[in-house]
Amino acid sequence: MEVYLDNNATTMVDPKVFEEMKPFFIEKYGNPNSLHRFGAGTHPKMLEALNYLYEGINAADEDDIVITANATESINSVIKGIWVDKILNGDKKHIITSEVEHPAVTAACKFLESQGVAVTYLPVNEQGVLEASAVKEYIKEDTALVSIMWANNETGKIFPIKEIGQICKAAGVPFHTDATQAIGKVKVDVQDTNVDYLTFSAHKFHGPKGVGGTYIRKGYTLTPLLHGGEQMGGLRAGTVDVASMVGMGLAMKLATSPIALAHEEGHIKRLRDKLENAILEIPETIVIGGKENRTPNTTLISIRGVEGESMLWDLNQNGVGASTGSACASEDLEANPVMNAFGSDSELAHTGVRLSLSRFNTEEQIDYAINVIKNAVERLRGLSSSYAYAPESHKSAL
Ligand SMILES: Cc1ncc(COP(=O)(O)O)c(CN[C@@H](CS)C(=O)O)c1O
Repeated sequence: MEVYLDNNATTMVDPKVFEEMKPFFIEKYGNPNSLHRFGAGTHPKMLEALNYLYEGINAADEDDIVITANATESINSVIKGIWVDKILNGDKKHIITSEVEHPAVTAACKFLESQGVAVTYLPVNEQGVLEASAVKEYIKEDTALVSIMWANNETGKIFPIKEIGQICKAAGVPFHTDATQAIGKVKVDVQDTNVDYLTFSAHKFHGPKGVGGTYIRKGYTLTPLLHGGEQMGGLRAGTVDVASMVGMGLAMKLATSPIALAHEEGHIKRLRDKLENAILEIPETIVIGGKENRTPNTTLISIRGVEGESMLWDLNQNGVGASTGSACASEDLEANPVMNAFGSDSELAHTGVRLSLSRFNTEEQIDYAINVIKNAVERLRGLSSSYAYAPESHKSAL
């Protein structure tokens, strides 16, 4: 049996989405910017997709949604656009973000630091969540942007976006949230949360890889990251990947409907809890950050005495796909930075296993995965020359 439990890394394209995309490769293949029928033939479905995207995050008609290649491009377009507009060509000097953002945010902020921008990386508490009050404490007259993720990709922890949005609005500071791990898992509403910029990737909610979006509230501008043609009203040059845009639109509609979100909170959460609680029956296992206030599909579990990479190999040999943390950090054997941010010691920061479910996982698959994981832990602990059962040490070290 094969069981895919790495949906926070990427998801399978929903077959309905795939069907929706097909005509735009060999039938409606015109360039949407061409005036002839071959180009104009793409417009109805592109407009429909755009409407689905607006509905999915409750964007107002007068707001903008720019189609990009992925969340990484969208995040860079916001952070570097603010840099150009508010810092290079304005009187601002400072950006606020958190210690547990995705590398797309952190690396873009590190680049700005190399250009002389002051960046505050707010710490998280032992539950891995940032206190909204910390944003208020660090906002200054010269703060150009606050960028805080909606949900963490490794722990699933949900951040206080509504409160942070209120603080930023009161201070007159633009607020960006990286909603890549929130869309399709929890309700994302830009009107209710005072978000000014929001970024996402279709392949996180059963759309195709290689397409994403940037939400820009009316009245907020961004100097484009990419210059060239007049696509997206000049906000993002380059011929639009029509098939992927159409796929992303339908994926957004399917993933954010009230029924879909209820299914996440009900069935998916129940399967995640079943998987998690079965693993926690194994001695010296801990949910990193605790169980509260998480996306319903994610668990990051530390299994003392079991190196994360060894665990992944064992799982993979038995048909189970998982990760030790974000896929983009999976190549290096560094300790998990998110676990480090929680203050876990270096030994434990190598023991995390991330399991992330989707609507395509079944109860039978979860039962199989539980069995495979329990057998892997027993085998790997038996092979370990350094592991000795010491239950008290595990709890205190996280
Ligand atoms: C919160 C968050 N923000 C941005 C990205 C980047 O998405 P792209 O489509 O790769 O550009 C991701 C993708 N995180 C994957 C791959 S590193 C993970 O395994 O956790 C994310 O989780």
